[in-house]
Amino acid sequence: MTGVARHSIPQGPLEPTVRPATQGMPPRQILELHQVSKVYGDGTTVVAALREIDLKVNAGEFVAVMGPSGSGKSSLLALAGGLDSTSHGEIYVRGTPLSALSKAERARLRRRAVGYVFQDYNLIPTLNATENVSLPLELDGVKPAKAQRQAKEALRQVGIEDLAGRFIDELSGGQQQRVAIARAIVGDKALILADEPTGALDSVTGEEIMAVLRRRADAGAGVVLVTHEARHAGWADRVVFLRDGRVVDQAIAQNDPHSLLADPVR
Ligand SMILES: Nc1ncnc2c1ncn2[C@@H]1O[C@H](COP(=O)(O)OP(=O)(O)OP(=O)(O)O)[C@@H](O)[C@H]1O
Repeated sequence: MTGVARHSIPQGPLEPTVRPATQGMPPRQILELHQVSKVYGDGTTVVAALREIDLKVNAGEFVAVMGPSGSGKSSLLALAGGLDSTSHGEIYVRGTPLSALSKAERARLRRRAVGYVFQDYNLIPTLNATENVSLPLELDGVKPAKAQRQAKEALRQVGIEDLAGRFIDELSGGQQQRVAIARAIVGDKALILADEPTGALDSVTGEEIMAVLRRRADAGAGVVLVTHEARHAGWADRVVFLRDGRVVDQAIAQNDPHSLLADPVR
């Protein structure tokens, strides 16, 4: 049996489910980008990474962002998560304009409301898997015992609860990626931002992670997934296509991973 199979995720149904929490209620907006532009550098080195982006994500909505390399996908996610500042335009998280927050207030909002899966995981090597997942909760005042319980539940959801006590350098790349995903989903975050969260995973585990994100959206979170994989975008409600920093197309996904035959902008 392979390591992947050993740590495979306890399954609920893999099929997307109906969203009971938000049905029949007016949509609650979790994220809004209003005319957002991002320019890096200056003078001759200037790069316009995002140009006048408008995007809204409601509670319970799963949005996939696709586009060629360099089209601005990671920049969009970093701005949405308050990790970087816009050059123009405004970003609202649960109605709060990020530009109105101090650095400390932004950090607090991120800890409380936003789960972020970084491309390079961003885990702390001196902590074990559980501690990496529970740390943001503890920093936010959750009692250690409760934070660790929640962390273990998040690790269970991504299929690696048996690795809870391992340090990061004792884990494979795929296992580290699952710890990073557990940290993003722990504590019922209102907004989950995931930047290519399955790159180190085999295709079966990748689909299982999509099912975890789908369930978070079905439970009421707003989910934004950056992906190159059309089959992963098939788990989303909506697919936004970027090219050269602009939204060039949007499509309603069929909630069928096989319905998007190819990435049309690649
Ligand atoms: N910190 C930075 N400084 C300067 N330029 C940057 C920086 N971050 C991104 N860029 C540039 O901004 C543009 C958009 O980059 P971004 O990483 O957002 O694209 P992407 O669609 O996520 O690409 P990929 O799929 O390769 O990850 C690219 O031209 C990139 O080189």
